[in-house]
Amino acid sequence: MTFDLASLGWDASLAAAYPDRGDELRPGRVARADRGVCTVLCADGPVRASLGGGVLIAAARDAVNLPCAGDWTLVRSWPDQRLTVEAVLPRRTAIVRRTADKDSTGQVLAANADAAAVIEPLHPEPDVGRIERLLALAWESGAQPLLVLTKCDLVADPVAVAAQLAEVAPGVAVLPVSAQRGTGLAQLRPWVAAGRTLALLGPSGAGKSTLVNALAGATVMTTQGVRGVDGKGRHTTTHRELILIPGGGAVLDTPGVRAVGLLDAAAGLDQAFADVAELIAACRFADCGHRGEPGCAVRSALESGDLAPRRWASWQKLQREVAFEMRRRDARLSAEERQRWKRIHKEHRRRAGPAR
Ligand SMILES: Nc1nc2c(ncn2[C@@H]2O[C@H](COP(=O)(O)OP(=O)(O)OP(=O)(O)O)[C@@H](O)[C@H]2O)c(=O)[nH]1
Ligand SMILES: [Zn+2]
Repeated sequence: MTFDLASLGWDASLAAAYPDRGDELRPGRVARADRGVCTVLCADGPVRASLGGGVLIAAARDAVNLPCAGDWTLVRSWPDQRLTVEAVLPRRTAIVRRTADKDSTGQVLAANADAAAVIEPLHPEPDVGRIERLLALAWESGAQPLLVLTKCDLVADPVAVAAQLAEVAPGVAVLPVSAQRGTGLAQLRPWVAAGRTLALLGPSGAGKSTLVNALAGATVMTTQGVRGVDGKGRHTTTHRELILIPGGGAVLDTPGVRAVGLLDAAAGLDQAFADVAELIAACRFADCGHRGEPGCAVRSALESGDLAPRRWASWQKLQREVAFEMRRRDARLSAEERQRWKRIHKEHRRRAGPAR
């Protein structure tokens, strides 16, 4: 099996920056990253490669440097047949969530997606707070955010629900789909055209695998329903994967994440809440606390009903979360810096000669 790297998104600027040096160091895109081993799609087929020294050093410094699904990498072939990922090329976009660790570190869920679709089922009741949070993450990634409402065959008036939800997704295309009936899929097609990559971001059970299968026109992902049948119970997708769309580009499926923590997503948050950000900018005082100051645009929008109290509360919550994470990260960075200086001073004293 060979791969047309161009349909996977390898373009002229990447080719110019990283010319193919034959077998010695070849480009490839990560389809799946496991602990220390990646499946990389190279022009002449998929390979399993372990991590090279440089990549390991970068990853020890910060886990976000670990290769992840969607990354473009350079793979080296060694004389003894070993294959290693020697470099992770700079990401054009990255969906980064906060890990469960105490210190504010990030985990890349998907790299180099052109569009990031937030996947939310219309049934059961869509979770507006989750949509807002995931949209902030999608905006922050640098990819074009989309809101895909799945299972629209299960509600009476999907168009009306979509119109309601569009209010919490300013500037974002809202696409109701039913993978089961095949409706709405045409609107997603341009995002998986050759050379393009669509990332899916949503909770487990939202219908991501079913959607991927519908887009691919084949069963390329195991869905919950199918797994239920073979008696293994309600297992879910735990790995991320880059799935090729025949005749088109690719889909990046992220694991069904129950809770996605935001990291330093201040810019993404402002874009996801462009309506709120605009009001805040219109307050008379630049440092308005929106607690009854004269000329507060937020207060008057809340009073007139232009801004829903739920949305304002949601923005405040996410804002606090991001501010907290940024403070924590800054504290960690300055602690690291202090440690570094301690080491330098110690080394300096040691070199300055014996103290006796
Ligand atoms: N009625 C209806 N059911 C759907 C549709 N899409 C998915 N489902 C069902 O929803 C359930 C979950 O779908 P999956 O595709 O496995 O969900 P997922 O998001 O991939 O879940 P994880 O693998 O856990 O990440 C399955 O039972 C599907 O049959 C749809 O368009 N309509
Ligand atoms: Zn104000």
